[in-house]
Amino acid sequence: MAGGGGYGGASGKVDYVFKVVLIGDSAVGKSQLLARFARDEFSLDSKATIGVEFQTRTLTIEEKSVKAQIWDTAGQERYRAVTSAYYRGAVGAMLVYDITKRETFDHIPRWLEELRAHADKNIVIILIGNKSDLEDQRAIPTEDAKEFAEKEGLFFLETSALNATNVENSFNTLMMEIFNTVNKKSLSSAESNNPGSLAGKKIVIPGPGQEVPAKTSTCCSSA
Ligand SMILES: Nc1nc2c(ncn2[C@@H]2O[C@H](COP(=O)(O)OP(=O)(O)OP(=O)(O)O)[C@@H](O)[C@H]2O)c(=O)[nH]1
Repeated sequence: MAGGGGYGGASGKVDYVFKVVLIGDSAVGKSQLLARFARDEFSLDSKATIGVEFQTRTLTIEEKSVKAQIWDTAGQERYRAVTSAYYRGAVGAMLVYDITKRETFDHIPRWLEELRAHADKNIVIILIGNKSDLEDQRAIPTEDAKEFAEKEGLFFLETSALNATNVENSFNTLMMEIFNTVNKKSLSSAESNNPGSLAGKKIVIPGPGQEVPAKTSTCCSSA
């Protein structure tokens, strides 16, 4: 199962390093999702990202030490880093919109197009509807996003970086699926110093109260 390695990062041997990119419009909550996952922190007066940042957290999956290296860039075009460099080597992507802002969902096909143009064709993608704590301001019905995700073959979850709902679950879903994909050897760009086959290993299913991703999969676990 995927388990936390502590927010400070585990020391010692790392079996895999998986680069994951966060994309989506400005202010959808990409940086705060990362802060919640990497440090269990949240800030309401988060500044727009300028350039690129990354943070890491080490998880244990099937007794392997797996480092998630999560990259975050600006949603605003003028602050963005060079696109091809950002996507280079990425094995997972979180495509984020804000459930209270219709245009952030309407722009998802554009982000997906950019992702598919620049990233590895086997990159694992999860669609994230963030700010689920703002239910009274919801503009995008869950069903609409779920339908879109199914059509495009993406995993899907709604999260709240503010109250931490589904944040662990989404990163774990992504990491677990990358792990499975890498072990099927269909994802070439992940770093690994021990790519031995783990076929047949047990995959842990989501715990009670956690949504199941739209895409059918053998995936996921919670920390
Ligand atoms: N209510 C609520 N607010 C959130 C949530 N996640 C982020 N925010 C707030 O939304 C604003 C934007 O969050 P960021 O994480 O900076 O957004 P971003 O997508 O990284 O923005 P860029 O860096 O411009 O691309 C901040 O005021 C956050 O505090 C959430 O889950 N719920």
